[in-house]
Amino acid sequence: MRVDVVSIFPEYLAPLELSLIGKARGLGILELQVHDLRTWTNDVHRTVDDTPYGGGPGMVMRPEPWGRALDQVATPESTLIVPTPAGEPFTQRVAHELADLPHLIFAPGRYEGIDQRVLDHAATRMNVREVSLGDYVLFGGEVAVLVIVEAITRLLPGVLGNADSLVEESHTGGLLEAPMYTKPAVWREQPVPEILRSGDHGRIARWRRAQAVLRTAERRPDLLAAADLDKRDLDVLNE
Ligand SMILES: Oc1ccccc1-c1ccno1
Repeated sequence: MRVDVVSIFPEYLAPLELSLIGKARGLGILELQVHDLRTWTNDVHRTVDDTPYGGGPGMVMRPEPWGRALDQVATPESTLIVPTPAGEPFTQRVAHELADLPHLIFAPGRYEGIDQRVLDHAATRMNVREVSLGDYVLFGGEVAVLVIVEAITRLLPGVLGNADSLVEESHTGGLLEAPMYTKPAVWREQPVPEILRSGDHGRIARWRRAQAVLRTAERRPDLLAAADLDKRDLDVLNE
């Protein structure tokens, strides 16, 4: 997968050189380049924003630099990802969808956002997806890019050493993951649930599934409707 990020704060994306994302880049699983939007300005002040038509507070990112940036970076197989509070919810399902694509271009906006014509023009030549991390407002989209790139990269084949890690995690199968424990067996007078030390893998799997169902029902009942619950799950909920 190739990823390009265009930002007025390219240094914000430095963490993409670290940890597993850095490993994925080193292994050639992920090709990633960060660009400074001001590269595509053509005035002495390297202007990227201006006041909004129609009035209102703040500034809007001008279309010209973005247009020239996308002209250079985009290919026919590109998908433009625009983090925005007004976007579709970014979920694990969306992460899987994006992880299957060949080329992502991220356009993290600042100020009051990017001139809408940038997105509308891009949509005439590539897929455009506006995505939101949640119902809150950030200073800009760079933090969202870090989150989205990490969520996608860990899904790429070869990045996680143990593919099983992808099986039991939260939101796999639509449920939150069960509580996890490690040594010591007792910590501050709190024992690890006995079943997890029984060695009975069938019982352990059933216990974890039950815990996932109960935790999801308690914290995210909205997920239950789409979860693939079986009779045993329903019995757990009705206990
Ligand atoms: O609040 C934002 C500002 C700029 C770009 C994205 C966001 C955002 C907020 C929630 N998800 O994305």
